[in-house]
Amino acid sequence: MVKTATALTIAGSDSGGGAGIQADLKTFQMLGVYGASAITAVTAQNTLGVHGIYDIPVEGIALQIEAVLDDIGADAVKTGMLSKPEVIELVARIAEQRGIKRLVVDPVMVAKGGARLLVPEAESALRDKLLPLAAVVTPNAPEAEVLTGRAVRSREDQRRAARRLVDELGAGAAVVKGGHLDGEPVDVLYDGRELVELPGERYVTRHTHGTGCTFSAALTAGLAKGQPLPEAVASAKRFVAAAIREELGIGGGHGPTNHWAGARA
Ligand SMILES: Nc1ncnc2c1ncn2[C@@H]1O[C@H](COP(=O)(O)OP(=O)(O)O)[C@@H](O)[C@H]1O
Ligand SMILES: Cc1ncc(COP(=O)(O)OP(=O)(O)O)c(N)n1
Repeated sequence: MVKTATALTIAGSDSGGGAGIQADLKTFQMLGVYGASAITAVTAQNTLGVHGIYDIPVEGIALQIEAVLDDIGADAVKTGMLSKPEVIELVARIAEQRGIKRLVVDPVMVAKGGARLLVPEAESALRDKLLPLAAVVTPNAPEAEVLTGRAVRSREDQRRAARRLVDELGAGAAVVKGGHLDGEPVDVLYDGRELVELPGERYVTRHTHGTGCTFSAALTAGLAKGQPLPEAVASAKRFVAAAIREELGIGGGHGPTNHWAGARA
């Protein structure tokens, strides 16, 4: 029997299916990785925005994570929407106790429509408790600004933020994504030794809901399959680019990306 790679996502549910747990599981599946999940919050969400957020009790989140790890295991783990400090502390505690090495932290803070998915009081917990345990952290430009306390408006700012996230804040590696900056969406990877820039073409589309979740899930899938970090990051970039390029046209607002197209890339 061939061993199937497994991945666990600890994140929020998006009823619209474009971001959060749903985007993560679709991406894992498309990349041949068995996906399991621990839901931190249920959002009532569609392509037009977030209409409600219902947090899962911390004990319920802990039980989900333990249930998955005790039986199925996880070759890699990723985090998405963690909502509040207690959830971040829980995930950090379990990651430490279990010695989780391939931990991808997508520091989700705000949804495209502006809804907060992480309370501001949780930002320091994310930076101080979870970041040092991350094999790789994947902020967009505004998230990198919050975590580093410095403006991220240019390629040079992306490079500086990536270095700070690793050298000063303790992440194993960082990918500072360029989707929110003007021009080509270049992502900057720093692994503590070298800076690598991943170029990309910008597609003009409103269907970009869940791009960050999809990118970090593809990266997690690559690590779960044993790919070295630079290769997993490059594959994730190809996956999300294709998923944005071949839009599905679903919903009246920011529609989901196309995970089938991602897999074909
Ligand atoms: N319009 C676009 N065209 C092509 N790639 C994009 C576009 N927008 C974002 N990306 C890519 O999608 C991924 C997610 O980026 P970003 O939008 O910065 O993150 P987030 O979804 O977390 O806000 C990155 O690899 C980024 O370069
Ligand atoms: C439940 C949930 N989790 C995360 C997000 C944000 O996802 P992201 O990939 O950053 O995409 P956008 O919100 O920017 O489209 C979410 N919306 N919901």
